[in-house]
Amino acid sequence: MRVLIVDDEPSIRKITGLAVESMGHEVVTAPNGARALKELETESCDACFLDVNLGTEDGLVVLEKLLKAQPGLVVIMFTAYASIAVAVEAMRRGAFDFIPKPFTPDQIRQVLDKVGRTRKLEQKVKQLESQITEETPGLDLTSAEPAMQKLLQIAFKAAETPATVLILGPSGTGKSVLAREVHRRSTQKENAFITVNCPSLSRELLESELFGHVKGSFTGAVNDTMGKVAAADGGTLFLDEIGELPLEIQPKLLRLLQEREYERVGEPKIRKANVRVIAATNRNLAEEVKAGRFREDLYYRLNVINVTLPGLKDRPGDLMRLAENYRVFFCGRMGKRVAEFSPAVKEAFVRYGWPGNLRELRNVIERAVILSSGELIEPADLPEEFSHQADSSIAVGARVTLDALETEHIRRVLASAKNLDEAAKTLGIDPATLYRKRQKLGLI
Ligand SMILES: Nc1ncnc2c1ncn2[C@@H]1O[C@H](COP(=O)(O)OP(=O)(O)OP(=O)(O)O)[C@@H](O)[C@H]1O
Repeated sequence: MRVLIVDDEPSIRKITGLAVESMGHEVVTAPNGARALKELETESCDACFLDVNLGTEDGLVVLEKLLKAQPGLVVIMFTAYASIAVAVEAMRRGAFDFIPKPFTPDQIRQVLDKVGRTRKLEQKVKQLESQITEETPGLDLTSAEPAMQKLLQIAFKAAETPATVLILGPSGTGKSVLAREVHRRSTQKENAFITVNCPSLSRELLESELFGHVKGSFTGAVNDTMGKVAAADGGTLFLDEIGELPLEIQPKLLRLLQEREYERVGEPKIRKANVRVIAATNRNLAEEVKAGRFREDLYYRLNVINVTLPGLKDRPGDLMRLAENYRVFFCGRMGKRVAEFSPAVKEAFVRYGWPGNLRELRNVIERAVILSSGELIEPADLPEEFSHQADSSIAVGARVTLDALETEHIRRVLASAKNLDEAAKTLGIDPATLYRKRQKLGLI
């Protein structure tokens, strides 16, 4: 940890500094509030020891300034026995703990251990929270396909370095899952893995979500926030759907990648963050650059190591193993005993194009396990797309009616989309229209 010691007495700074350094931490010291703030400006700290009586300055006022400069900073107050009431007040204002003077190195060790434990717990909670929302059945990051094996090897090798990794591939191929695995195999695996979903917010909100903002910087900014870059400091920042990052934010991300610097919205102060960036997209970024929607310099900066996940239809050697894993998982979750896929289902799986890739496979099997009434999963337990798949004659340019083409196109887009809204967006129609068309065309 980087630890800041703020005390007007040189001897206290020295003794505390020696104790903290002997515990393997980095030390910076400051004799007053102004110098302490300067230190935080240069680089953020993990913890700070602050004297309540800083000569002519009030330690409580300095405490507030430090917390404003770095929200969430862990501050431990040094206090004389006589000023315990002040220490209690400091805790009320956001201090983490206090140590009465005179103190022993052991007290410093104990409090720093407590800071370390709290940080670990906070990060663990964050990680677990995002894992729960994913609800992932046993992930299988192996492959029988040589191309996929090679790609996984590259990704896992890159994981051990701080290199930026760009994960490309169609929707549902497992880009987010691979990003998390790269983090899990990295040296910063104990620290946070923070995801930012680039298209989910307006430009203003996305900028604030990434870099944080100060109170009053825009309508609705009622508090100071740190942003996800700060939350990922020391860990990994996963930028999902990077191809949709608005052009206005792109230079700010480039600066973070190149200089490790950023500014919160509404605050012209340079902050530092040491984050490992992983980005993913299902767009062709090189095409986006050509079309002027993505900055070339950012593209090259992100594209240090890139891997392209193949669609499920290009992984025939993995298909049935993945399907089996899902079957076992969903049977367990639903307390059902569905022993196997029937031969006809296996055949249908191999023939099918899987436009929605692993996501679609998961959904198809979850549904089939729910619907199956015997020991086998039968073709009747599969969605309608599977009975239509033989109809490959419906293609653009084929001698078919516009209606047939429309039905087939909507069916395929629905099968590969996460939800109705996403499908409507792809089709360029509003969700209510898609809902009506789906009913009219019997695509439920
Ligand atoms: N290796 C794997 N083993 C089992 N399931 C997986 C694996 N990789 C991904 N999945 C499952 O496939 C689904 C899609 O994965 P993920 O969200 O990572 O894909 P994606 O490529 O990021 O999709 P999108 O581009 O739409 O965001 C999830 O339900 C995930 O649990």
